[in-house]
Amino acid sequence: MITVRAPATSANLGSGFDVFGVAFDRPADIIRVERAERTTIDITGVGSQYIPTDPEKNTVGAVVEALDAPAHIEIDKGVRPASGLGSSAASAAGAAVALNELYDRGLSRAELVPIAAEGEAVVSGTAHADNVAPSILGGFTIATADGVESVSTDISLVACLPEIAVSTRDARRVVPETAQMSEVVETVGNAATLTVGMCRGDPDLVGRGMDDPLVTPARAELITGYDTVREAAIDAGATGVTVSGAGPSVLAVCHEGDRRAVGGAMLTAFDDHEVDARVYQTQVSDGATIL
Ligand SMILES: Nc1ncnc2c1ncn2[C@@H]1O[C@H](COP(=O)(O)OP(=O)(O)OP(=O)(O)O)[C@@H](O)[C@H]1O
Ligand SMILES: N[C@@H](CCO)C(=O)O
Repeated sequence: MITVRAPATSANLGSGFDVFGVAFDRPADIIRVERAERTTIDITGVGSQYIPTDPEKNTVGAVVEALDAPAHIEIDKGVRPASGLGSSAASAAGAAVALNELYDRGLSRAELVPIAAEGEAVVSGTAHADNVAPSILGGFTIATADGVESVSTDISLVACLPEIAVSTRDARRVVPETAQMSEVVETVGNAATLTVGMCRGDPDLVGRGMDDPLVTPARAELITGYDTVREAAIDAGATGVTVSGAGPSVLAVCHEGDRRAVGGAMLTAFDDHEVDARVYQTQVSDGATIL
């Protein structure tokens, strides 16, 4: 049996829609795999009642197919589904790393990224790799059609997860199909600024580079209280705030010493809108680990 811990992630970071991602140190999914004649899936943990065990419908099933690695797979969910914290991706990433080891396939971590991304196509219709890349490789990742880059960095994060469900499939329907050139220019500038900030470990630059006029405004409307939560986080010291992945989680970047205040302010702001929420004070961290 092989056991892997695959962390939650946040994709997009505002200006890097479908490209940027970061790994968290927690929460995480634990994936256990054992060789079997045919694939079966058991799921426990947070939100497990909402996740299909049919391999055709679970993200890990597509990974089994791609690696030709039938197995009995136990998924202990630490990352709530439909959270914007890469829940579906954590399972797919963990399964890719675990099955590669179990069947001795010899693929590199970077080679496992497009394989795990096949799992994302099962749930959202698109094989976007911006959550599976950081969950497998760790750090800040840039996933494009040509490959994936990963940078280790020391950036503090606060993710606030409200008791609202937003599915990636639904949130992709509100993404505009066209953009003004001025918005594209602004987004490219911000994405470049954010990348430099990650490479320098500079939370001010990362925060400045998170603004995005293209996708985030439409997504924010799916999250009750988003504008108030964003403002409260900035007032408490966040250097940048955006929708985490497809939402509903809200991601803030800040200096390490401000995490507690930022998290508290976000919780209070959601509470003002009568929305229960929980907060993860975290930082950009390592990817999947074989236990
Ligand atoms: N192994 C799995 N873990 C979690 N969700 C899964 C899994 N397999 C299938 N699903 C389905 O995927 C959906 C959740 O994925 P979705 O992409 O909407 O949320 P998320 O992964 O938390 O968000 P995001 O990608 O925005 O960070 C649910 O409908 C769930 O039933
Ligand atoms: N890039 C994806 C991440 C969520 O899975 C999106 O925003 O739709």
